[in-house]
Amino acid sequence: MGLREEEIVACRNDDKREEDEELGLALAQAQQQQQQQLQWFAVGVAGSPLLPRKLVVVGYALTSKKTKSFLQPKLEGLARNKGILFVAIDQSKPLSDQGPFDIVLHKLSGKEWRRIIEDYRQTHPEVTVLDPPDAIQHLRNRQFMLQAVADLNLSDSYGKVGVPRQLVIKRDASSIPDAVTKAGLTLPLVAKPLVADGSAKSHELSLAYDQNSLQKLEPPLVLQEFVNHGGVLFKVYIVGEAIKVLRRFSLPDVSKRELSKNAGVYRVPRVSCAAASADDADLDPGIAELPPLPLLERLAKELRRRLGLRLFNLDIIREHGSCNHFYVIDINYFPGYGKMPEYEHIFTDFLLSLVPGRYKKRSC
Ligand SMILES: Nc1ncnc2c1ncn2[C@@H]1O[C@H](COP(=O)(O)OP(=O)(O)OP(=O)(O)O)[C@@H](O)[C@H]1O
Ligand SMILES: O=P(O)(O)O[C@H]1[C@H](OP(=O)(O)O)[C@@H](OP(=O)(O)O)[C@@H](O)[C@@H](O)[C@@H]1OP(=O)(O)O
Ligand SMILES: [Mg+2]
Ligand SMILES: [Mg+2]
Repeated sequence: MGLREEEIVACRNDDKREEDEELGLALAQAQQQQQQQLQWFAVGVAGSPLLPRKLVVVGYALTSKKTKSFLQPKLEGLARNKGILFVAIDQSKPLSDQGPFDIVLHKLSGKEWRRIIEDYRQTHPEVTVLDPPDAIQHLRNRQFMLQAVADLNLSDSYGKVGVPRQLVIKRDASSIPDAVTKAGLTLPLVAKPLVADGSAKSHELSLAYDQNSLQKLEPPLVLQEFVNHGGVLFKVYIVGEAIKVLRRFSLPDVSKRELSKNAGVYRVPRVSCAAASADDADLDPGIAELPPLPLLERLAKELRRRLGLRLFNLDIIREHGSCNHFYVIDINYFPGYGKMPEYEHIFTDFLLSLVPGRYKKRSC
């Protein structure tokens, strides 16, 4: 390890005999060493000598909120130890002038960013861009978001996975009651903004209890049948091949009696923001038991392929009283991984898996 600049200065104060020229030389050497460490660092592999290994450079383009929640010190620290360096992408400069990157992580909205990142993907096939902008865009419209799950029609001995019945209303709120009757949807209905672009508005959901109140809703939106699920939701986080499931509190069931008593439209509080883990609560096992892992593994594997994404999560609910009949109600690109215990291990392993063959024998 080379001396750091302050250490060299400290040496100078301690030992007055040191010549200024010598100090300058040492400083230059230390700086050169530091620069080299940016490219290569040595790692000890059990039972083998230290091998030089090239750093994996990950460029990231994230909002400041996301940077704070994702790039926590524990992730950066572990990444550094594993030879991964996170570098912020400067959006005011051309992407090609930055890096070179091995991997680019991004979650930004807007047409211009989509164009930039797609261009970069085309011109830099050697870089893994997580994930393709078109695949991310697909999730930003609730009309199409769950289509892959519906097409999959997954059902095996572990359970069944579907999506709630839904209807898209593009305009004209006065037509909603008729459209709902025609489609045969059952009340209550969850009204979700059609576009899920990450804006606060795109997370403003309401619950409509009666036919008449449906006219109060503001299109464009998706109307989804509300599925009673005992107030517990499963967040299934996917990072490449890895899966982690967390239990969260969700909306309580709506009984037939309540439905007939409480006509109106009610705002739904945001579950992700509350982030109330239901892990330690004393819950009915029929409600709280995690979905069977083999079922989730099959679902995740298929969705990775069908959606063309490696970083996403699924909100899954179990129909109350059913025997493992699940519904996927939401899919989010690059969700809040910071809430996932051990995410730093899962994420760094995933990043390393994208750049195989990084161990190299020293040639001299
Ligand atoms: N069809 C449904 N049946 C029952 N509950 C639902 C349904 N759809 C949504 N919910 C409830 O409303 C919450 C918010 O819905 P959804 O996850 O679709 O919104 P979102 O704004 O995309 O959420 P996120 O913050 O996870 O992106 C869910 O977590 C769940 O508690
Ligand atoms: O910020 P949080 O940690 O709550 O993460 C949420 C994330 O916000 P962020 O991407 O701005 O961080 C949301 O993204 P947008 O839909 O708003 O784009 C969405 O993915 C939520 O589902 C995530 O919550 P989770 O599903 O993990 O509970
Ligand atoms: Mg959700
Ligand atoms: Mg969502």
